[in-house]
Amino acid sequence: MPIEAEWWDYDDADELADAVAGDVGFILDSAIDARGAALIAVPGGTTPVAALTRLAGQKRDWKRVTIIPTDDRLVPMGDALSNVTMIAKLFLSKGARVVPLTSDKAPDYKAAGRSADALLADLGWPPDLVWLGVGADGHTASIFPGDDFDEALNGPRERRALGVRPAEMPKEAPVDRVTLSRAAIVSARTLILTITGDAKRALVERAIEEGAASPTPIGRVLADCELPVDIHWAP
Ligand SMILES: O=C1O[C@H](COP(=O)(O)O)[C@@H](O)[C@H](O)[C@H]1O
Repeated sequence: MPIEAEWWDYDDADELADAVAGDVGFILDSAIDARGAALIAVPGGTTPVAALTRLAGQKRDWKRVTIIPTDDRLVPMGDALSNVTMIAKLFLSKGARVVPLTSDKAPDYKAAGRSADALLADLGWPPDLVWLGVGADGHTASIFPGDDFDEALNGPRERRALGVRPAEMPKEAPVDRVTLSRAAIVSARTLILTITGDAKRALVERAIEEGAASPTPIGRVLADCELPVDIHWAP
């Protein structure tokens, strides 16, 4: 089945951030209207920070909103690499519930993944939105080539999270990870991607062409997606 993707191109990162914050705000408000609560998964790293900051500035009953990271780096809370720390700084003061995928009690990355999976079992699934980023190496959430790649892509459909050790550690955050599984990602009611720069655009366009045969995590995830995906891009 071909991947159904719609590209939204912006002049710059500010314009992208405004548009994405508007779209995500609409998804939150629609979910609250329909079900009284909203659950969204948002990416970490640097690309989403401007849009998340604008989103946090919007007025709504944030107590009805639960936010999880799509993935996290196994570092202590408060560390500059911690995705949940960035999200918590923006949304906890608004009243949203921010659920971390990491736990400093887990003895290793596999155990961290199991404990995240158990935690997510208590949330009202599916998420109203999974918002993904893409790394320069083609990883998405924290799905990376390596010993855990097959489990992340093809593990039991009810497994929502797992621990990952990238075969090649990304230089910007060379640590073990916890990530949503492909099954958890594609179960979302809405899926969006935000990327910047020509190199990531070319990478995602190639991954879409390759489809299920793509060697990249982003290609493999999109290939399993039954919903159309909105891809927001700025230079
Ligand atoms: O390590 C990660 O990287 C990706 C991409 O981040 P970016 O800084 O290049 O935008 C991100 O989507 C993921 O959540 C994060 O843990």
